[in-house]
Amino acid sequence: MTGEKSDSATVLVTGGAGYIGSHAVLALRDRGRAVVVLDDLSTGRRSALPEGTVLVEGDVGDKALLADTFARHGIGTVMHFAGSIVVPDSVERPLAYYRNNTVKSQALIEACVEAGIGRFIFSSTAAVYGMPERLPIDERTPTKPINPYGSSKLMTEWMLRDSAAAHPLRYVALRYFNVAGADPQGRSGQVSKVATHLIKIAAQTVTGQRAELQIFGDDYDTPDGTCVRDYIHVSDLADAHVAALRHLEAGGASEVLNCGYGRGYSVREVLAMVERVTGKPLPMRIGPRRAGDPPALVAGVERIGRTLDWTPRHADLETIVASALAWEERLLKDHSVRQPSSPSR
Ligand SMILES: NC(=O)c1ccc[n+]([C@@H]2O[C@H](COP(=O)([O-])OP(=O)(O)OC[C@H]3O[C@@H](n4cnc5c(N)ncnc54)[C@H](O)[C@@H]3O)[C@@H](O)[C@H]2O)c1
Ligand SMILES: O=c1ccn([C@@H]2O[C@H](COP(=O)(O)OP(=O)(O)O[C@H]3O[C@H](CO)[C@@H](O)[C@H](O)[C@H]3O)[C@@H](O)[C@H]2O)c(=O)[nH]1
Repeated sequence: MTGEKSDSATVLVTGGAGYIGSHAVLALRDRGRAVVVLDDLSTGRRSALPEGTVLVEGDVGDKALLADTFARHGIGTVMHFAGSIVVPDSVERPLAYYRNNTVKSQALIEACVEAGIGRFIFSSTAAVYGMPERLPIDERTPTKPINPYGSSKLMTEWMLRDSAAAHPLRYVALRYFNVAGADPQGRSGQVSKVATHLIKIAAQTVTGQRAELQIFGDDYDTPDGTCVRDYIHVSDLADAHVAALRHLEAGGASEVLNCGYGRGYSVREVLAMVERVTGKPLPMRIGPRRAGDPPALVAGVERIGRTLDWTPRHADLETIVASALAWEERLLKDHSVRQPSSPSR
């Protein structure tokens, strides 16, 4: 491809100081790949990065900074994780989400096109599907997001699709289902100021940071009445990014791929697993439904299976839950992993 950087070039990981991005940094570095992280540390932490990782502290929408970073570090591929991720927050502050997720992604894609960077891997989400009627959800399912977060991500997918048609740019958009768990070696995990994800909240309850957990509705049309989700271990997801990188480096075509295991667990099943792993009852009660929750989301995984050389290594709920609990305990004991991201925040 005209102007495309060579295969061994450095990978720029935007949002690399965050939960999923930091696991991608680990996966890349474990394979000897050169990595540079661009992060504004708004929700990320410097301490999430392995020692020696180059961190450019700044905004992913800053085109001058991007051009300088691309040139200075010989960037050949961008993995774009930076963004705002809280669905209810996106309903209250839609324009902030369109700015941080869509407008800034536009600047990043444009900077890539201008610099001749021909490979782009994007963190998309199952939220682009909205409330699908049929399971499993394959990539041909109509995209009908029901909140600004999902719309902000879908628009970035469209920008990538149209840019790839017009410019020497190839991309993989990975639509993540429910990401959970932590690095098996305990090097990173989820740190949230305000946790919203089920397994994170369960881990906080187990460690006594919350008195109890609420199940948001048990009257759904699902086998046990609680919502069903496809939970994917964050380290497997990170490996999927490495596989997507290899796919693009080998000359592979642009793709939109679901990332999940194709297997759903109900909220009750997840909580039963937490109790099994800890050997203790988990204080919980049934609460009302949470607005906007689809009853069931399970990924169709045929396409990722045939497109990428990706074999999940942690595809069972017990491993996911146990790693999340181990990380939560480490967070409580070891102040250094919680250190504030920068003195000004
Ligand atoms: N966590 C999930 O379940 C989930 C599901 C689907 C998709 N995703 C997507 O995965 C990506 C990573 O999510 P996460 O869970 O790791 O969230 P996170 O908040 O831990 O990570 C986001 C990172 O991006 C950085 N960031 C945010 N805005 C920035 C900006 N303008 N400039 C530079 N850096 C910026 C933050 O400081 C943080 O380090 C997001 O794009 C999210 O939409 C996450
Ligand atoms: O305290 C809690 C928290 C969650 N839940 C339920 O647990 C399930 C999973 O919820 P959560 O962990 O918040 O994830 P989702 O709402 O399914 O959303 C995640 O997964 C989606 C893809 O499936 C992504 O699009 C989103 O970005 C990501 O946050 C849902 O049924 C929730 O109602 C509870 O019952 N109690």
